Amino acid sequence: MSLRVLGCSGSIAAGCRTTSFLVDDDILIDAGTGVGDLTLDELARIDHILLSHSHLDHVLGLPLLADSVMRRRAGQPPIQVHALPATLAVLREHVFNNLLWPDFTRLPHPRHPVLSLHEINTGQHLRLGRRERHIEVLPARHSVPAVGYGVEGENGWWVYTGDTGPNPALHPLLANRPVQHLVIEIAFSEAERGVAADSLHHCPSTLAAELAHVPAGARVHLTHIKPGEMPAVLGDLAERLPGLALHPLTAGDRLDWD
Ligand SMILES: Nc1ncnc2c1ncn2[C@@H]1O[C@@H]2COP(=O)(O)O[C@H]2[C@H]1O
Repeated sequence: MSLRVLGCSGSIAAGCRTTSFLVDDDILIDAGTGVGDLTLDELARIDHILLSHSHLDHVLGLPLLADSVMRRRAGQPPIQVHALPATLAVLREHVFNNLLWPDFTRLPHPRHPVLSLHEINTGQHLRLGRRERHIEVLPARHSVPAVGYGVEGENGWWVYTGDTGPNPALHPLLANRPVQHLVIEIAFSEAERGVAADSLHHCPSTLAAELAHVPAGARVHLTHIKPGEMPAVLGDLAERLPGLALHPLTAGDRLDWD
């Protein structure tokens, strides 16, 4: 199984794309600005989009993607957008409201729209995509309702925490499965631990505590670091976790696992 990192930054700047991961070629996990680096053909192959939460840096690409692929996908089923009920409510009310953006859940035709919205809930197991990937909806603790996702390969899981602060509900779920790749968020350096606590993100001290619950053998990837904060975050982490191999993701990375 292969996964492309389209975006993994906590916000934008030149060279920084916000969160989006492409599983195989037809399942998108989050729809941040990284989506804009896909070709039109690649965009049109996406059949499912899983959103972790409603924040702009994770959904910004969705309304634009819908407009871009509408012609190419004529005659195909709608792209299924899967998210918590609260996330879908935000999309309906604040994005696809014919004010901020046209309602692509009814366009180009109400009976043949380019997008359809589907409720999911924490703990749910899905089978999605041409390869019927097994995907689990994982708990997350953020400033708005949020989830993470796990995708099962033949010999192990890719787990994405979503945006989250300390999240004890995830610990037993990590312990109970072979995790090959853990993509864990960290947004701020230790100097901004107050903002991290207020906005329910990790900073180095909370991440270090969280990593104590990661199963041995999992390769740990860092995501969602705010632009310009990489040196401070990595420096703080090296002090707290000397010798531990942590891999900051970069847009364009490819993770392969079985
Ligand atoms: N209390 C706060 N103080 C400063 N910045 C904040 C605060 N709450 C949220 N933010 C910022 O707003 C951003 C919204 O998206 P994120 O949760 O990724 O990251 C958040 C922070 O960067």
